Amino acid sequence: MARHLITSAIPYINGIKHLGNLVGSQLPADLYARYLRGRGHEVLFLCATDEHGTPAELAAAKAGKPVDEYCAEMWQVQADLAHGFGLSFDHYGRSSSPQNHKLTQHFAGVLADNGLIEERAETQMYSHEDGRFLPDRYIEGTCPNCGFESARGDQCDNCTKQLDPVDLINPHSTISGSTDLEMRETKHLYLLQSKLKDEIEAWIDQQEGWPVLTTSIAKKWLHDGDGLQDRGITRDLSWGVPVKRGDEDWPGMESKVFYVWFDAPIEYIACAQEWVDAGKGDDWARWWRTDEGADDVRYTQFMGKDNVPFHTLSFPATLIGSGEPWKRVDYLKSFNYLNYDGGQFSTSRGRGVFMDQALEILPADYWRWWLLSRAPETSDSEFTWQQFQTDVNKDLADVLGNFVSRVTKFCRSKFSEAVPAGGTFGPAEEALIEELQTRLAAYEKAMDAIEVRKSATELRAMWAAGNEYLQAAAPWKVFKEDPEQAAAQIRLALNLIRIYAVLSAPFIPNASAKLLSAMNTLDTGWPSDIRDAVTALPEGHVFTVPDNLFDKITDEQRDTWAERFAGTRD
Ligand SMILES: Nc1ncnc2c1ncn2[C@@H]1O[C@H](COP(=O)(O)OP(=O)(O)OP(=O)(O)O)[C@@H](O)[C@H]1O
Ligand SMILES: [Zn+2]
Repeated sequence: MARHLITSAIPYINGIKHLGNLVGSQLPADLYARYLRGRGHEVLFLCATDEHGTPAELAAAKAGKPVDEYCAEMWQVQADLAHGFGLSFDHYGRSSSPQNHKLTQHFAGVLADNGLIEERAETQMYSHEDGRFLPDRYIEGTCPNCGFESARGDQCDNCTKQLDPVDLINPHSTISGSTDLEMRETKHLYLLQSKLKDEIEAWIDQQEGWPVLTTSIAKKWLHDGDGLQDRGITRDLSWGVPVKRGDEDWPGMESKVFYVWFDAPIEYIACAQEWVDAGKGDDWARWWRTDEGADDVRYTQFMGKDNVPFHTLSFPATLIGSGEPWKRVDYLKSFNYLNYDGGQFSTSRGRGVFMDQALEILPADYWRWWLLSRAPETSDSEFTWQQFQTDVNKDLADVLGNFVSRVTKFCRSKFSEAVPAGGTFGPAEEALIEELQTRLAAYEKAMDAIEVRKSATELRAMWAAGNEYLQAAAPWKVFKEDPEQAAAQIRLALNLIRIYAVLSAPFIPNASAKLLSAMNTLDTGWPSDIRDAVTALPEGHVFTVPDNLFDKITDEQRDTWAERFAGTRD
């Protein structure tokens, strides 16, 4: 069995994530991790909070807390919400960890030794009113590339171009709003990405079958204008990884920290070290060092489109430039954006539904199913309450939930709470087994290719096939004439419940666990051979009728929620 390393883009610390963030990174990563574990592969699934940089400082100031305290608290909040959504990380780390400090300083040291870091004197925005230099997000202005008016100092959210604060047109301070800014001289470190351009491009060209979204964004920043640009990797902040050259001080850089986008992806590696240091694993190097076994690892990353440049260009520049045998990503799954009811999700404006609110109103599986089955894969997609209600009621309540309820209740009332004996499978059962076998192959193919929506479609089709069989077989009628035949039909259907539980676990892990427990089985074996799998629960096997799996969303609930989440949260 292969070994799979999976990382999700690490969520930023400055607030609770919205459903767009969730479906653009952590949730599909969890889907894939659960699927691979279900197929018997060894998986290391890592995520962490991304804690450094200006927005963390701004958020802490707003909350009236020291930034380290603020981050520690928000880490706990995010970890609890991740748990609530069933995100099955092997470790949820922190980019502010001592491991990441050390590793980031290590990379800076070797990159400098390899002639890939340069000290440059530059002019930077100084705000008189604020009495400080203004790094990236402390400045907003108009994007020189696309004209977007609220581009940040480090990146334009509209066109994804990586920016430097001095590039902005009509800049102003986001602390005071002041436009009384002056360019002053200061020194910063630059990563000479331009020197690595050919090597990075050759590496990207080797990749097969990456999503077009991924390669097109990478190619764009490799070739647009003068090509891949060198990047400033230090900032004038106090919160972050202090600039050091390995273990050594870096003269002239005493009051600076590394830029958050330099240290954040390094946390993917540091997180594996944290996982070991937390006593959950015993060897991080076999996942990350190709000289220590990581050549056998398949590494998959998940992220929204705005994160693609950093993962296809900047982080690879760090790894390639180090000249050390670090594992690089094998497949980079990127997502478009999920929009909210006619506009964008926005953390800063509090627009949309946030993870804590979602769990207040419905259990995780409702959200997981909807978000994944409508994931913004080939284009942006949109959350509306109407669509959410329609899909949840149809797929989860009418199809899967109804099947389980009818089968188990019928069996209890006509036979007992045990798999009934008697009868044999006929042509209808054979046809269903064959159909499920074909659909299972399609499901596995889509999951292996991380085609999230397609996987959901195939899974839904398997649920529907069971429902249609039941409807046509009509054991409640057959029972009157031929109870033995009805027993065979129900025996098949009860076994389907276990099969559905196993196959659906990556999407709806809580419902899956509930079904397995009702079916009174620990057998989570992947039903590769449907014909075998439909007899896994033998005649006489005792079960219980589960509570209603999914409640339908009423029109009243839909309208109440639509209204409640129409504005912005404070
Ligand atoms: N609307 C969206 N739909 C899908 N993915 C998104 C969306 N917004 C952000 N993402 C992705 O969510 C992941 C986590 O984002 P992060 O915590 O860094 O917040 P962010 O990018 O600052 O978003 P926001 O500004 O909306 O909070 C990233 O991979 C990002 O690309
Ligand atoms: Zn732009």
